[in-house]
Amino acid sequence: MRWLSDPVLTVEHLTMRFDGLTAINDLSLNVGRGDITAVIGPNGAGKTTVFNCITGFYRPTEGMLSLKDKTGSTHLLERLPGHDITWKAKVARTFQNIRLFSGMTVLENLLVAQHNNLMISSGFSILGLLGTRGYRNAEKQAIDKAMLWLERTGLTSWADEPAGALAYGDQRRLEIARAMCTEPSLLCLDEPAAGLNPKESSQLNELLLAICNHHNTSVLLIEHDMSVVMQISDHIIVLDYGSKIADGTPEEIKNDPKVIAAYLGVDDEELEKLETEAQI
Ligand SMILES: Nc1ncnc2c1ncn2[C@@H]1O[C@H](COP(=O)(O)OP(=O)(O)OP(=O)(O)O)[C@@H](O)[C@H]1O
Repeated sequence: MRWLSDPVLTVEHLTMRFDGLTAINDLSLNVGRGDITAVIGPNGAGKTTVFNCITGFYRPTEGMLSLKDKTGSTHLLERLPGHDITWKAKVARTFQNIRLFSGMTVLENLLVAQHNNLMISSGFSILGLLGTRGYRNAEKQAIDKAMLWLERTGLTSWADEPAGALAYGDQRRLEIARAMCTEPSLLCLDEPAAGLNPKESSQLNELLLAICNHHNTSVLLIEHDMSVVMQISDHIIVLDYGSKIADGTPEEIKNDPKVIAAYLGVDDEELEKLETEAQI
């Protein structure tokens, strides 16, 4: 259980309030290094809000989120501006709705993701951009990395096509390739399997397993597709009404009466019955 012995992300007592509404209530969780961790729960449970707090889109009302990166440095995410969460803490994300630069080519989308590294190599100067060796090397490295991720995602033949011309499932994989070009410690994916057909869904599973096993990146995903969640997750966290109601391996979660009750929307009496049945 790497989420206990070697967490890449530790969330402690996270609370997020919007005016009168408490979307997340005193939530604590760990994400294991090298694990695929799924956050599941009924609609409105607070999953996206947790992602938004981790990735700097929301500033939490209370709580601490610490990320230990690949070099062993710890970053307190709730104190960092959003761009430092990406560039210093190395947290990357994708969104529920695809957000690519649809008019740019597939390759350009992957190069834009590495813009910061290229600017650093240019010394932030026109002369640097025009041709120092350092900049040319950085540019070559950026193209090599982009080509590597095009290959890993099966998109090499689409490199020069506009991103907007790709089929939906290919655009989803391109988003992941783009995020991976930033070499994240933690990759947060918001419903990556939404709208995919079974073949695309199984390609996605393979891609996510390869990312964890070969690229030193931990994956945190929100997903409604239980076939994806149960097949590839090492660890599942279940939210309901902004609180954690269960946390464990897929096997543990599958048989947890509180989880079944949250999904079925049963009342307390029915929950007691489910708990008794689970103990038999
Ligand atoms: N910016 C916001 N302002 C006000 N309320 C918000 C905001 N963002 C989220 N909420 C509320 O917080 C609660 C949790 O929403 P959230 O989107 O995190 O749930 P979710 O589990 O991701 O749901 P879904 O599975 O439907 O995407 C909801 O009641 C939602 O209306």
